[in-house]
Amino acid sequence: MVRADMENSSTVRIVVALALLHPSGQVLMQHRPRNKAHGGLWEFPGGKVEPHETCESAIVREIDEELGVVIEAADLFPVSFATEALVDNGQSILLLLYGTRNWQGVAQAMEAGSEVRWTGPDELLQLPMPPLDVPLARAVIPLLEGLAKATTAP
Ligand SMILES: Nc1nc2c([nH]c(=O)n2[C@@H]2O[C@H](COP(=O)(O)OP(=O)(O)OP(=O)(O)O)[C@@H](O)[C@H]2O)c(=O)[nH]1
Repeated sequence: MVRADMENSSTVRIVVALALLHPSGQVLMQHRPRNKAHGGLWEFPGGKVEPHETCESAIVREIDEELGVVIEAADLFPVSFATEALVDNGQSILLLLYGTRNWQGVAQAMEAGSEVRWTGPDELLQLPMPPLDVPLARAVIPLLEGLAKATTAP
């Protein structure tokens, strides 16, 4: 039986992540440092929304910190979301994936032990990634295919 106090103790941790979409039809993926949760896996750059932040201001901050590039909140659009229950502590993660086609600067891995790579639609699902990211990656593939088609169209 689920007790009311247990139900009330559950919390949802919001994580925001970004599909940075290159006009050639590639998305930037980030390799997580091995000493962190999901270390060694590929994921969309981003992180936790801190208290008093909006989701949009959190993703703008995280992308500056992690990739050294500037994005505008007004350019962001929703791509998909995924949820995961963390059974050990009663918490769950709500991962919101945004997309943008616009940024300023050259994206690079700013964190020690991290790396980034531009990835096309054929390679994306080959990368080892956290379980939450698999449905999100599937939602990104048609966007990449659409961009690649637009680039090669006469
Ligand atoms: N950024 C990001 N986190 C993800 C993805 N998929 C996924 O399961 N997560 C998980 O969501 C959580 C986000 O935490 P984080 O460590 O990136 O956040 P942060 O940068 O704000 O935290 P920090 O201060 O510990 O570095 C991690 O447990 C991470 O493994 C994803 O695509 N992007």
